[in-house]
Amino acid sequence: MTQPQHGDERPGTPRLLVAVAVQAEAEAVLRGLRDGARPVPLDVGELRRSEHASGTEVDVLVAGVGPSAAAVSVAAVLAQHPYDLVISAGIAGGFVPRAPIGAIVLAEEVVVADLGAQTQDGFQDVSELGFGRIRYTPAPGAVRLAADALDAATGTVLTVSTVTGTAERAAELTARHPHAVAEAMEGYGVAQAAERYGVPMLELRTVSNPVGPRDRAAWRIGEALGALERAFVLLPCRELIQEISR
Ligand SMILES: O=C(O)c1cccc(C(=O)CC[C@H]2O[C@@H](n3cnc4c(=O)[nH]cnc43)[C@H](O)[C@@H]2O)c1
Repeated sequence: MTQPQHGDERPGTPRLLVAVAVQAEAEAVLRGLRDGARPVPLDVGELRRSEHASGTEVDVLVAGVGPSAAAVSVAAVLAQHPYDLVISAGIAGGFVPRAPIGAIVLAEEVVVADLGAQTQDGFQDVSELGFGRIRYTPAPGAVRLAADALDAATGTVLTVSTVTGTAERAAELTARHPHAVAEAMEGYGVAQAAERYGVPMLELRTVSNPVGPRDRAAWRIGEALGALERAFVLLPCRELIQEISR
């Protein structure tokens, strides 16, 4: 698909879109970039434009919570602006022991975990029902490059519309998705939008809480946001875009 040209982008400069759910995550990402983010107005809302130390232009979008908010917000931006890579980023629940609090996680697969039907024989996802797809697979070379640079755990990152709140649900998810390292609420929507516009996508998460019995007071959001900031300091953005464009 031909990339849209907006006119404000610097020709030849690698360009990255980072989609987060909430403002606090955007601030953490921006702290990991160079100072001086400037607003870029959109038809609805705005982007914050900054630069990574590698010389990559980075736009940060607060895309909202959940896969549908993320998909419509990201699609609206991709319709207006050209990018080399989209990253779905933010905090997440981690499957212990693979992804403890503070860990950085890179998705080898982005899988929607609760899109399907509850049947007499248990849950059937839309691919089993024959009318959809549950999985996006980011470029393995780029995942490896980023994971090595960040010392990140890799595996399946689930997209859920309901945060897991019981040990039984956590066990159900790990039985169905044995490579699950984390769950969050936006990756699948970002992946759908990115694929529609022909832009490669990664999902990068930092763990704020274990997936399991609900204990909101135990969420370590500050720790996870600190890890998110560090991840964007260390992320080899330019190399990643080169790897992904090969
Ligand atoms: O209250 C705050 O200060 C605050 C700061 C930053 C982020 C938040 C959120 O609530 C973000 C919601 C966002 O987090 C993801 N998330 C985090 N843990 C889980 C989980 O266990 N299961 C599913 N999603 C999780 C998710 O992507 C939400 O959009 C609050």
